[in-house]
Amino acid sequence: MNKAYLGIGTNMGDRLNNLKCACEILNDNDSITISKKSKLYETKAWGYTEQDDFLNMCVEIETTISPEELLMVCQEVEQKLHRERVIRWGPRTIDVDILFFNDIKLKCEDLEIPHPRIQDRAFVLIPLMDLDENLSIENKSIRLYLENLTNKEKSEVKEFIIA
Ligand SMILES: Nc1ncnc2c1ncn2[C@@H]1O[C@H](COP(=O)(O)OP(=O)(O)OP(=O)(O)O)[C@@H](O)[C@H]1O
Ligand SMILES: Nc1nc2c(c(=O)[nH]1)N=C(CO)CN2
Repeated sequence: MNKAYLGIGTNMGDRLNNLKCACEILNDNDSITISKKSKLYETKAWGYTEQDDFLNMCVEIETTISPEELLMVCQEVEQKLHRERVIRWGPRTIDVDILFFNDIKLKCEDLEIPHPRIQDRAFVLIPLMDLDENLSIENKSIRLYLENLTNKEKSEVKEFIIA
């Protein structure tokens, strides 16, 4: 059994429902079980900042499929929720990224694991810490990467409490 971590983000439409649907589609796949969910976070847009706030979360999954097959499942979730690619890092109904897959390191045209921008993104590091503080990249823990971000970057990620 493989263990992987996924980052999920949305800033268009009914964001809460988008996260719920994405988790349901993943769990409905016979080869995937969500074993842990992070808290939800409302986050300022990173990269391309002229867009609405995101809701972000991370999930831990157990899966029998390969990283390449998992990428296809992530893209299926995006298609089912009508994700359109318009602007790089722009608005989207859903984005599902593979953050970690076991301890593997992989870099090919379509897939890089660990995801290459985890270190720079408080909206990924903070929910990942909910799942496993001991995750690391190149022998450096995600806690240390998070400590290296500025207070402003960290303050742009706030727990989202469902009313
Ligand atoms: N670990 C990964 N998880 C998901 N997609 C990946 C990964 N590594 C490479 N990719 C590739 O990245 C391509 C672009 O993905 P996407 O449009 O979701 O990027 P993005 O979410 O806008 O930006 P970012 O990659 O910085 O999160 C995908 O088609 C996929 O082939
Ligand atoms: N806050 C936040 N900003 C982003 C996000 C995201 O999920 N959350 N996703 C992006 C593309 O991967 C670009 N910017």
